[in-house]
Amino acid sequence: NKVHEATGTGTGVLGDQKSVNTYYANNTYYLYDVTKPMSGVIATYDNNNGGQYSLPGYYVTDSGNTFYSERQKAAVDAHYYAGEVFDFYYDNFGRESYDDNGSDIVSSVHFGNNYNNAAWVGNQMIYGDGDGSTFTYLSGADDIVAHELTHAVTDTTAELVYENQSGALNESFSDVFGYFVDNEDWLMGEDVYTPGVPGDALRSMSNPTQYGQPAHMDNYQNLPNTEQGDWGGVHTNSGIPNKAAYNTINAIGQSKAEGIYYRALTVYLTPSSTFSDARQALVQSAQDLYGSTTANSVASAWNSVGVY
Ligand SMILES: O=C(NO)[C@]12CC[C@H](CC1)C2
Ligand SMILES: [Zn+2]
Repeated sequence: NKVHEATGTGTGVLGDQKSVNTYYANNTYYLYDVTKPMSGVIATYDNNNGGQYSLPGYYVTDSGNTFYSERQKAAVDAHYYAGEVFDFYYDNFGRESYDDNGSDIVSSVHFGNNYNNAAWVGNQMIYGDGDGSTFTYLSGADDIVAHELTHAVTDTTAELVYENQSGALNESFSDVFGYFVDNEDWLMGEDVYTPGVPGDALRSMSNPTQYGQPAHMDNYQNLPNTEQGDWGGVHTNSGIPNKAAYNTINAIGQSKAEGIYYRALTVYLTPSSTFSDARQALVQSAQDLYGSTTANSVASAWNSVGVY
């Protein structure tokens, strides 16, 4: 692969310039990264505004190794931020890709039409373009990319069932690792959310109620476990564990918090874990790694949101 490795340059969704790891073959360059310490690759595709049946789509290529076009922006960021999230998990925990088995990290941008969403679909990530009002290209936010790739980590570790409390934990762990990767604020999705409205976000971990999420167990929303009910409100009730995470990180610092969240996710949590189980898993992880003072801080962080 060495002979094929190249470094290209591209423009991201927000108009920022960045280097991208590319692959040279047949007189063209691909958004295809073979540089990471894993057996797999990071490959980014253009789904050509198709749906799930046309995945992954087409390789993103450029004959000059310069990815400056409007259509290439979403791919540049999906590719670059996927590499950033790989690095986060590898450098901090020695995890080789989302499954710790070196699987390819595949992303498809331009999924669907004006699709205001992004997802991990079991074997790859997909990113919509947004409708230009609610969202712009969703891969333009590194916290969203980290959020989606963390769904893949969760699916290969705790396998938290995507409904009710375990589903809200699934969502929260994705937001928490999104914070760890993009820790400049406590907001989620702000870089691509309502491009015409400055300063707002999809969610806030420090103040969940600002965007309609509960921040305490007293306000847990018992929504129906249906698609319309967002599977028991997984994107609503995640505000409670998100607030506990905000409390925890402020109490013990980001570095220790990274250690306990990763240990809880990979060692203690199970598919049906509840909020109380998560509190116990994080307290135990804190005890294991850093001792009782840290463990007590974590317990208090969860007590403050009404979870014991
Ligand atoms: O939380 C989510 N998915 O589970 C997202 C985050 C950005 C897109 C909109 C909502 C996907
Ligand atoms: Zn999610």
